[in-house]
Amino acid sequence: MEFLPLFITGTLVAATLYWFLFIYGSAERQGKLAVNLSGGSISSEKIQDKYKQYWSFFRRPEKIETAEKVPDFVDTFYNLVTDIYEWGWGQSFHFARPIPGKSDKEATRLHEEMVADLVKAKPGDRILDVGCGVGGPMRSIAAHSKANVVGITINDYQVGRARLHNKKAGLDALCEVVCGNFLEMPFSEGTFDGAYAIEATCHAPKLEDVYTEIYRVLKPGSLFVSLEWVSTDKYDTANPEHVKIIEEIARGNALPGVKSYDDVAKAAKKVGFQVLKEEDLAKPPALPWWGRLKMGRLAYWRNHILVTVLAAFRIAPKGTLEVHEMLVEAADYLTRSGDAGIFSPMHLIVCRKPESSKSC
Ligand SMILES: C=C(CC[C@@H](C)[C@H]1CC[C@H]2C3=CC[C@H]4[C@H](C)[C@@H](O)CC[C@]4(C)[C@H]3CC[C@]12C)C(C)C
Ligand SMILES: C[S@@+](CC[C@H](N)C(=O)[O-])C[C@H]1O[C@@H](n2cnc3c(N)ncnc32)[C@H](O)[C@@H]1O
Repeated sequence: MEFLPLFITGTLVAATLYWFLFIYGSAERQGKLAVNLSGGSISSEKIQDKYKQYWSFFRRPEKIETAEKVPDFVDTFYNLVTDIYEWGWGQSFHFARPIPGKSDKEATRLHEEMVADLVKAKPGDRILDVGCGVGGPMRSIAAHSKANVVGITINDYQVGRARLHNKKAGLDALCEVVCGNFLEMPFSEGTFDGAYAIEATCHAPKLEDVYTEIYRVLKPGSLFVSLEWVSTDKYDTANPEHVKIIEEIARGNALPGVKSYDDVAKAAKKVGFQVLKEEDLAKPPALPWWGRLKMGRLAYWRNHILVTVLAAFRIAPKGTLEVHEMLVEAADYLTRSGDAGIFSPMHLIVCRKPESSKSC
């Protein structure tokens, strides 16, 4: 009795679960599946502890006596979030200005191609990607310009993911990935024809330090393009709500403090760059970069339920749920910063290393 309705309901539930777990992949519909979420290079049983260490360290990142520990904690952060980012966002770990009539994926690719054009990457060039993540931008830029791109990331789990994606995309002849600290790069002086950083140098305790390294490895006359995370001129340090939003952005994204928009050119000039262009790409008439986060709210709750179920069955390692919760919060503070106009993740700077490095 009542067998048919029961059978249909059961089949529907099973099919939905199967779709959720095995078919619903990343935003780019490839790569990560929910059942494969891991803690990067951290073993499953240590994820929860590592997350707690990360969280207490970044409570007051700017107060720490020494900035030396920052790269290690940034590395831990990316072990914790890389799979979730790939699964829920795609292979490019940055924002892009929405373009009417284009998908998020297309807008992201065009944003990356804009960087390739600004750095004037051309076939045969050797271009540096500072903080390359799992290589989404590197692949777009290599495919668009036919330049050789060398990416550096502090996180060895990302190195493995990036190499795998490069091979799958048939771009491994043009794209190389190195594990290392961008504050002490394992490259010789004057060996790159150009360099770019997409939403990555915000992890450096001092912008001058990473810019100094980039300046060192560039050939004289070559260009450096960066998209920086900054607080804008609307940020009011006397407004507690503003301060809270900016502090929480730092905490949920492994930043040793958020730089101000006017720190960027100052730091570039200080290390010897000529600043050719500076513009906040988030300013109107650009459509809100945080729109994708807002639209995704429903998806985050669906993802959260899925992660809860996977963690309960120990398919996702213990601690994954806390990390996901942190990201839900991070998305909320980023959205609030966008609505308030106090923060931009795409403050563009285009610099040149002078032909002769004589200082004036
Ligand atoms: C440049 C950086 C990263 C920027 C963005 C790529 C990420 C910032 C916040 C991230 C996310 C927030 C919510 C997650 C959601 C809860 C989950 O279900 C799926 C993944 C998210 C959408 C995730 C994706 C990446 C971000 C948008 C920083 C670190 C300097
Ligand atoms: C938000 S991700 C952006 C990745 C990539 N640019 C993209 O847009 O997809 C920031 C990247 O910077 C890297 N990073 C942060 N601090 C670093 C450091 N000290 N040395 C090298 N890489 C670093 C992280 O490992 C990560 O790959």
